[in-house]
Formats: sequence, structure tokens, C-alpha cells
Amino acid sequence: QDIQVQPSPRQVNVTGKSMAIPVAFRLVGEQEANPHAITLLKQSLGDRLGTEGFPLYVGEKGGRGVRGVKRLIPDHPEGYYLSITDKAIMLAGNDERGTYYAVRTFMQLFHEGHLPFVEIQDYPDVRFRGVVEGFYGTPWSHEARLRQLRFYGENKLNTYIYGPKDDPYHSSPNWRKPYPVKEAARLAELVKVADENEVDFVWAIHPGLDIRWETSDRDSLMAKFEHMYDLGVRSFAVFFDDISGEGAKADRQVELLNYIDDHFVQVKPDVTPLIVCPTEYNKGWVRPESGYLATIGEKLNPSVEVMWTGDRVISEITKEGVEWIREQIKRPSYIWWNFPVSDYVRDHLLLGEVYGNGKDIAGSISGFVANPMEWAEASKLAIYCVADYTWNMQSYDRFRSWHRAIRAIMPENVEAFTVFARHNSDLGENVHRFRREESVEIQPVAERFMKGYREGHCDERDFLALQDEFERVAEAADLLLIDRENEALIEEITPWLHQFKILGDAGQEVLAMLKAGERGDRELFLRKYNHVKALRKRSYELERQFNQNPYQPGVKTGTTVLQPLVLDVFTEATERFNRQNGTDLPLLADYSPCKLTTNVPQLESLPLQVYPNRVHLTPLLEVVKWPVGGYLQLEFDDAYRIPGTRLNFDVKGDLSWGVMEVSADGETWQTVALTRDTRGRLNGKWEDAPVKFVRFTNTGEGEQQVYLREFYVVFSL
Ligand SMILES: CC(=O)N[C@@H]1[C@@H](O)[C@H](O)[C@@H](CO)NC[C@H]1O
Repeated sequence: QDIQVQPSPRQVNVTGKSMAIPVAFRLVGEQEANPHAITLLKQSLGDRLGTEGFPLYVGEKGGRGVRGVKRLIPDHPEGYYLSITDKAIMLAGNDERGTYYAVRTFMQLFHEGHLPFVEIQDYPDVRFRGVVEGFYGTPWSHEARLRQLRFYGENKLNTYIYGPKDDPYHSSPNWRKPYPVKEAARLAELVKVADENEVDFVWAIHPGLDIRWETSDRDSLMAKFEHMYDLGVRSFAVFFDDISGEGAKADRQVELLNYIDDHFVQVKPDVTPLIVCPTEYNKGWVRPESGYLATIGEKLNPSVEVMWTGDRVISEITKEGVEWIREQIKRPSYIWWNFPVSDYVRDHLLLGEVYGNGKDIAGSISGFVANPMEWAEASKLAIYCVADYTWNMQSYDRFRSWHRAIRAIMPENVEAFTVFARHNSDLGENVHRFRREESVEIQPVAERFMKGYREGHCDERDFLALQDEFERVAEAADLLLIDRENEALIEEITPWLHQFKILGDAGQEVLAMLKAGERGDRELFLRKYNHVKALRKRSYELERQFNQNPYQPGVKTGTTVLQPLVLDVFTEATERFNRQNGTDLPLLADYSPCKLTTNVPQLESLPLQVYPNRVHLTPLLEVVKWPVGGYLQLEFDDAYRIPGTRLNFDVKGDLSWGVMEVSADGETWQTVALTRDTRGRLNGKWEDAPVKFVRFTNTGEGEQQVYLREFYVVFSL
């Protein structure tokens, strides 16, 4: 049978023969081999493992147990040689981690009571592979992290970087303080479990929001690293992302990093290379005149790893891109890949395939870590695929990997979870304009059907295919809602499963509505029409009830193909019914009373959150560079009074450089007085003649760097 090993091994030679699994194995090499590898063997073979039976050799190159195969072991970090013959089993690592990976592979070869005769030579493409918990939003729970570390051990990922933006001891205000006892004990446990799974637990600090370039803060940072070292941490990172002002200065950052490297990393016997996330962490933000990357490239100790998110904040990683940055920083980059992170599209789940990154980038990068969603279990789909991709790029197959990920994560409900993941993979409109494929198989059917229907004919085959898909959607939702094999995952995605069920029902009902309309069956049409309206209302209420974060509240599913199809069929069928019956049944139109225009580059694609009487700008996580004359304008569909508007740029000092104005016609403008409240937010209102426009402009002398924490306008007739 074809060998199914995750991640895909480099070199596999099968003979086609196999043997029944021996009832007993004689373990050779236990004393010298990596103890975590031995523990794993014992866990998987249990009491079959002993001093009698089929010979099972395990150990690192140079060990007695594997002396005979020394030249067969790949000479690469974490490489291993594995062979199963009718004489013996050999699990030989190039180093300790290689031995551990040989055992991980061995455990996947047991198949229906047999072991295949096989020879495998394997090693990873990328040196550091794994996950950076580096998102904004609710940090992962302790239990979620423990499950993650075991998952990384299973998938040969060797790096977990702890850097949750909203942990106050990782970032401001408490980065200088040691963790409280309880949190410290949890971190110590994470380090231990990471070690058992051959994962480097990297603790990151994010001091840039308020760091002062004085020895007192340098000493605070060193003390914190010593505190983490005492908890067992042996890998460290410093993040300088999403900051402005003093903390963003390259020469100061380099001075600090070199100091840490010289006086901490290099003097401790067992600490891995220091990692830094630079302030200019993507090409879109590089300003050659700032010389930031040049300073990093020339002055930062060569042993320090430098992270990079690619050509943009959220982007696919290309060979051209990694070769460019390598020139700038004078070393391979350590990729921080911003997928499947969803902290800028929090109402969406990103369960789609991992694709778009080059298969030829291994030579120019030292690491590749994925920034995940705040939904730890749901993120495993992408993490599994990243493990496959970073271990063996050339053989990576995005579709095969994704399907195997689903089978690994939901073995009891593969079909249902495949349907669910297939329709929950795109981000929708977002400020980074990063999109993913969604509903790929049904999309052409939906498009062709809708086109035909609008032209007056209803293709029966397509109709049945769509009906079948919506039935599968409804079935999948119910099957997953009662699934008990992975309760942590179901708990995370339950709001989306309820939304998915409504989508499946609504899809079937709008198709039934269409048929009733075609047959002129008024009574049935009205029944279906009312049912769809009810489903729509339930969907809206679900949006208001779950996942109420201050950024993208709500629960979106199937937003790229299925939801628009439901709306299109509903609209077309209702308009046709109204024409044929002289009725005026309202539509479900998704109108928006307000649109945004701006000349601030980072705000161009900013989605709006529109409520019955308030419109919010989606807050941004990154620093916004607001040029002189930069404006942000909201245009309403009617003239409204503005009983309230709020603005929070999270900047020190006053906002004398900016002005808020309103206008009825877009020509003459009146200034809105803003008053600062105790939390530094600026509030204003306009209760004179109703207006159609509200805008904020930088009328100052120079570019401003702000955080768009909050900007909303309350409007009323
Ligand atoms: C290096 C990096 O991506 N830093 C942050 C990261 O923490 C966010 O999760 C990421 C995704 O929104 N945006 C970039 C930026 O805000």
C-alpha cells in the first residue's frame, strides 16, 4: 500500500512486501538514544517492547545501536534514516530530534496489523518550522496550548513562539514584570510539554510601545529574560512590530538586541539564536530613506534571526520576495506568515487550503512560522498543511495536504467537516485585500445557474446540484453540532455551525421558492418567502449574539458564493413574483446608508460596520501613517443629524493637527468641536441642520502616525 506519512518524507523506497507486526520487539540503544524518542516508542508499543523479540535499533548517529547505518543517515539537522526489513527495524537520527522524528514516522507505518518493508531517508527543508501565537484578540487558553504542542510533535513542527499581543506581560504595560505565580507555573508546564514533543518554546517580548532607551529598561528586559530562563525557556524573541516613535528607532533596537545576544544568548550554554521581529516587517512599509533595514543588515549580530511577513502585511511568500529581503538584512529571513490569522476579519473562519507560497524559497529562509486564528483547534487545519509544506516543499500538494489535515483532525466526520471547511475559507472584503478561494467546486454551477435563470430558463441539472449542495450544508452543520470526538473544536466553531445550518436551510428554501414561482403556486411561494425571511432574521440575530468583539463582530459563513447565491435567487424570484402578481413583497436588499472615501493609503479598503443608527470604521491593528492633507470621509445616502461621533487615535498629546467637519452638500463645511474624555477619546456632535458628509482631515504640518482604535458616527433622521 502507498505509505501515508505526515509530513511527506523526502526519500521512500518500498519493496511492496510487509510483515505482521511482531508480538514482541527487542529494543537496542535505549540508554543512549534521545529519551523523548524512547518514551514515544514505549507509549506506542506498550508491553510489546522488551528485551526479547524482533530487533528494533534506535539512536543517533555514532550510537552503538545504529553503528551499521551511519553513512545512510542524511547529514542534515533533524534528518533520520528508517528501515524495516524481515531482519530488523532501524530508527537512526542525525541528531536527537532526528531520532524522535524517525519514531514519529515509524508510528505512522503500522497498518492493519502489518508493517511494510521500507527504507526512508528524510530531513526538513526549513530549519525552524511552526507557529507564532502573535495575533490580537483572546490569547489561547493553557489547555489549547498544551494540545497545540502535542500536535506540533506529531507533525514534526519544532517551533512555537509565544507572543500574544494581548498578554500584558508579553507587551505593555507589564513586560518589565515577572509573571504572577500561577501564570509562571503554566508557562513552565508549557516549556516541559514542548520539550517532550521536541518543540522549541520561544518566549517573545514586545517592549516597543513604551520602552526607554536607557540601561534601566535594558536591565528590566534582561531580568525578564532571566526570569523566563528560570522557568525553563531556552529560546527568546523580541518583537518591535506595530510601534511608532522612540521604540521604532533601528540603531537603538540593534544596540539592545546585540547587547542581549552578547550578554545573554551567547553566554548561556543552551539558548538558541535570538529572533527579532523588526518594525519594518514587510516590504510595503519599507522606506529606503529611513535606512531601517540597512541598519539591521549591517549592524545586527549575524546570529540574530530577523522575521519578515513578505511583500505586504498579509501576503504569499515568493522566491523573489525572500531573495530581496535577504539582500537587505544580509541573512536569510525567518518568515512570519500571517495566515490563518483572522484578527482583522474576526467574523470569518479561515479553514481553506494553504497555497500561494513558493516551493523554491527554502534556500533563502531560516524559518517559517504561521500566525494562527484565536481559534486554536480550527487553526490546526492550516498548521497541519504548513507542517507538510515546510518539511518537504517540492512534494507539497495543497489539496492532498488539506484533505489529510481534515482526516487527522476530524476522523469521524471527514465528509461533514470537508463541506464546512470548503465554504468557510475566504475572508471577504478586508483592509489588507487578502483573499482566499472558497466554494470552488460549486461556484461555476452557481454562476451558470444564476445567469440562466435571469435569462428566463432554469437548468434542471444545475438546480439539482445546488439543491444537493445546500442539503449537504444543512446535514454537515447538524452532524458537526453533535460531534463529540473533538469537543474543543466544535465549541470554537459552534456559532458558525448554527449560521451554516441557517444557510443550508435558506438555500433549499429559496430554490423551493423559485420552483413555486415557476409553477405559479402562489400559496407555496408565500410560504417559502416567509420562511426565508424568518431564516434571515435568525441569521441576523445570531450575528448580534455571538463573537461580539469590537473589531468585526458577528458570524459570517459562505460569504463568497453561497450567501450571495441565496440573496440573488431570493431577489430574482421575488421581483418576478411581484411583477406577475402586482404585489410589492419587500426584498432582503443589503443596502448601506454610508460609504467611505479616503486618500490615506492604509484606509482605502477599510470595511464599515453599519448598524441601524451607527456606522463604525473597522479599527486597525497596525500603525496608520496619515499624510498631510490626508482625509477620511463618510458620505450618507440622506441628510442626518449627528448626535454623536467618537474618535480614538491612541496618540499622546492633543490632536491639534486634525479637524472634524460636516457638510450638507460636500462643498461648504462646518467644524465639529471635539472634546477629549478621561480615556483620551475625542467626542463630538452636530445637532444643527442635518448633514450628508462627515470627514476628518490632517490639516497639520507633517505626517502623523496613529492607531485607528475607534471611529464611529451616530446618525439619526
Ligand atoms: C509581524 C506582524 O504581523 N505583526 C502584527 C500581527 O500581530 C497581526 O496579527 C497581523 C494580522 O492582523 N497584522 C500585522 C501586525 O499587526
